[in-house]
Amino acid sequence: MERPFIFINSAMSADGKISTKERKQVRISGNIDFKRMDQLRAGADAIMVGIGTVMADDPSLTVKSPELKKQRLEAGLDENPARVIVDSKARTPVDADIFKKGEGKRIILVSESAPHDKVAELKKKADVIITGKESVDLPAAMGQLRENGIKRLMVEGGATLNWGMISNGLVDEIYTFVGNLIIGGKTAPTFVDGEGSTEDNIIKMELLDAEKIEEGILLKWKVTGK
Ligand SMILES: NC(=O)c1ccc[n+]([C@@H]2O[C@H](COP(=O)([O-])OP(=O)(O)OC[C@H]3O[C@@H](n4cnc5c(N)ncnc54)[C@H](O)[C@@H]3O)[C@@H](O)[C@H]2O)c1
Ligand SMILES: Nc1nc(=O)c(N)c(NC[C@H](O)[C@H](O)[C@H](O)COP(=O)(O)O)[nH]1
Repeated sequence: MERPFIFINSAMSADGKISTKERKQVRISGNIDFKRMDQLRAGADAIMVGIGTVMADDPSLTVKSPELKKQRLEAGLDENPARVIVDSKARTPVDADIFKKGEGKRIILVSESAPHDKVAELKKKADVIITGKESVDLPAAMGQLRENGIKRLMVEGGATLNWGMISNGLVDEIYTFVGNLIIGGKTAPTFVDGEGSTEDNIIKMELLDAEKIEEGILLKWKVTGK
């Protein structure tokens, strides 16, 4: 099945963490990198995060720049890309910022194990796509997003979803901003958590670019596979 072009954009500490051991958000990007993220969002058809990120950060995933929103409206688009949550058990809070802030489509990906009453609640605020038995069937879900007209999908994490997407061969490019800080902590989320590879299925990449931005470095990778 056809799928969108999919890239991950994330920020991590110099020791590879994306938040603290309490899963508290850390401002890793500087202003210039946040502006770059905003431009990537504005150029995407959809932005996707896992439910763990929604529960930890309550992100709005909206485009911030008025100029970029204006350009989207002038191109006949919603001011914000579609916002997609990967949420097997339909745990997304109905008062989440993703529903409260900004215009645009919301899509919740749930699995067949999601409680029917929760799904019915979310259907009042979003389009709900049901795939997979216990957890969302990511390849099938990506095919359905493509059928919904999403050609360019930006994934913003978190750690577990990044593993789910990469290990299913669903990621074309990865942009990581490596910030000038150390978070540490054995249990702090890293850029990619999940089950992890064994020595014979390590995911290989090609370096596309490395650019110093303020006190950090932006690395751009093309995922070439196992
Ligand atoms: N620094 C950054 O750029 C950045 C970006 C996003 C999130 N974060 C941080 O990451 C943390 C959240 O990461 P996380 O790993 O806890 O949660 P996550 O956001 O990766 O969500 C994972 C959840 O998605 C759901 N899911 C459903 N189907 C799935 C599948 N097939 N594969 C994988 N997941 C599936 C599951 O419920 C799973 O627990 C937070 O602390 C947040 O602050 C940091
Ligand atoms: N690129 C990036 N740099 C960071 O320093 C950081 N902490 C995040 N974190 C991931 C996630 O993108 C944030 O939780 C949202 O960016 C919250 O902001 P919004 O309400 O979505 O604008 N992302």
